[in-house]
Amino acid sequence: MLKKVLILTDRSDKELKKSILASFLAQLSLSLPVMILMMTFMEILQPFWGKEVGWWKLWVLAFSSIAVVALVFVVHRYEYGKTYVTAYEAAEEKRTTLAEYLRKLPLSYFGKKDLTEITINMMSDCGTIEQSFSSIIPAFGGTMLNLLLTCTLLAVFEWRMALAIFISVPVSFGFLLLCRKTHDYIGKMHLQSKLDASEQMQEYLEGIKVIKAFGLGGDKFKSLENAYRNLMKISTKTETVNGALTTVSMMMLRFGIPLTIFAGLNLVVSESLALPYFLMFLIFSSRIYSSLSTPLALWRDLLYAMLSIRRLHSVYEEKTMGGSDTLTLTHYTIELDNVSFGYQNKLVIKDVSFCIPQGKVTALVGPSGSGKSTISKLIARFWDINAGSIRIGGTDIRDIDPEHLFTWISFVFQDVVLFNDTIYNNIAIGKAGASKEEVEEAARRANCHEFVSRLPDRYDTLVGENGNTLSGGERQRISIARALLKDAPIILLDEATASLDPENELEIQGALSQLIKNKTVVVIAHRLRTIAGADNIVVLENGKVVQQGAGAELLKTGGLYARLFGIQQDNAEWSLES
Ligand SMILES: Nc1ncnc2c1ncn2[C@@H]1O[C@H](COP(=O)(O)OP(=O)(O)OP(=O)(O)O)[C@@H](O)[C@H]1O
Repeated sequence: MLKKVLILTDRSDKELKKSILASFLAQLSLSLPVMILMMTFMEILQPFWGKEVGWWKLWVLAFSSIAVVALVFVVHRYEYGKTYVTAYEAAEEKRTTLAEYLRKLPLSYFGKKDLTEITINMMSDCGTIEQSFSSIIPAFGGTMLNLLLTCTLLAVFEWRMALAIFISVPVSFGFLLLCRKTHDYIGKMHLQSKLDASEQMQEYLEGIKVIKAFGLGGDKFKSLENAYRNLMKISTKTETVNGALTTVSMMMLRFGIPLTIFAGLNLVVSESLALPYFLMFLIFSSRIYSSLSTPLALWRDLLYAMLSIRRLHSVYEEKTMGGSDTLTLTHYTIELDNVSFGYQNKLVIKDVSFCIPQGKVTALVGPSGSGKSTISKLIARFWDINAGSIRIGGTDIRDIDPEHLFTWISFVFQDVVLFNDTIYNNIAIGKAGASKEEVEEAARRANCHEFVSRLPDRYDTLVGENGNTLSGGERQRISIARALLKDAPIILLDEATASLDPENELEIQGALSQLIKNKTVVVIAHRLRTIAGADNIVVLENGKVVQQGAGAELLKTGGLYARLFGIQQDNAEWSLES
């Protein structure tokens, strides 16, 4: 049951049950001093039954109390270790399995959710799991088990008194169960407002350059302030509502006290219960009610934690991209057959068919927004297409696991992604287990070695977050070095030289020529002279192929390619005038 509700693995389920047991034992151990106290009390009251006080018994009880203190310490130490270790292990397990799952999701998922939400899922929701596994669930479960035991023992002794004490328990919990929808509603609102505030903060920090440049400090700060004010209001509301519901349920619970007194007095008067036992029941009932306050207060934390857990697991409703990770290919010709694809509901690639022969350079050209980058990403299976098929070496790429597919593809984008690591490690990503010589050789061929040698820590220089300590051209050259090192049979170049100055571009083009030798290449470049020598040029307009052929041929036949070429020739004459 726990496993299903909390969506646990077999291991976490087992560990959580052990934590609950540890908490149960810890609480049970706390009953021992009360029992010793009760026994002492009964012994002192012996003259009431006309018997003598057994002093030797009192001595035994006094020594037992020392042993009980030691036992309480040992059991609590065990409980502490068990619950916290389980909590941190469960959170670590959730975080890593989630990160792995996210890696296998299609990119469309990241289009629907923003990074802040995913980060919150990973950190905050997993943090809630930590907290619920360490403090909420074991304490709740342990207390409930303890109460069940106490109730059974009391019922065996005097069922009418046990009934009087415990009858208010299902009433107060029943009330909380009835209010579950209110708890969930307000809890969801609270989680959403926390998410909104975090998103506002993220946007504020990410856009700080634009905010400064355009003097948006006032407006943007106001939205941030509003998000935090809203969070404050909803937090207050959440506490007020939850506090009120818990208080009402506690009042219902405490209604058991007068009921116990009333039932007890009746039994004493009718001589069904001796007065000392009645007093003993009264002491027990006050202890039971104070320990029941804990699960009542924990109930709302438990419901809140369940909301977080459910939000975390909503990620798993998204299907990962399947495919074999053992397939081999005999050639690398890429065929697009009647391919259609849309982001959400907007169709951007419409019934496109063309072939990218192995060992040849195929260029994709067309106006901005015509779908060039989308096609290159579809070949790398960043998304699955809506209709048609894309085949590499005759195999539909939907039959190939995306990570396996990527072993045959090197992608060089205009927007380079570098990790906050050393230059060496950023290049070495290209090939697992690459030697130092191989990394440096790739850097030399990509024209990186010279600028890296000038850095104080050379290849050990940290590049900062997304390489922000490097220029655009330097970042691009590192990404080309990575691709050179990977030496994949298929190369996708999306505006790979766009951020380079003319001098660098010339050198990089030399390196790219080496990179693409005998490879199946798809190249996207706005500067048409860059792709003039391509074996085949596919011209796209509004998501459709409108022309294809060699550059010279397309210039002769006229049409969109010749028009774009003409515009670029005219633009070459353009200069900034005041
Ligand atoms: N992640 C996305 N979500 C929604 N729409 C997108 C996304 N990426 C691109 N688009 C839309 O798809 C269409 C094709 O975009 P794509 O980037 O493939 O064009 P492109 O020809 O490469 O453009 P450019 O030359 O400007 O880079 C555009 O209308 C664009 O707005």
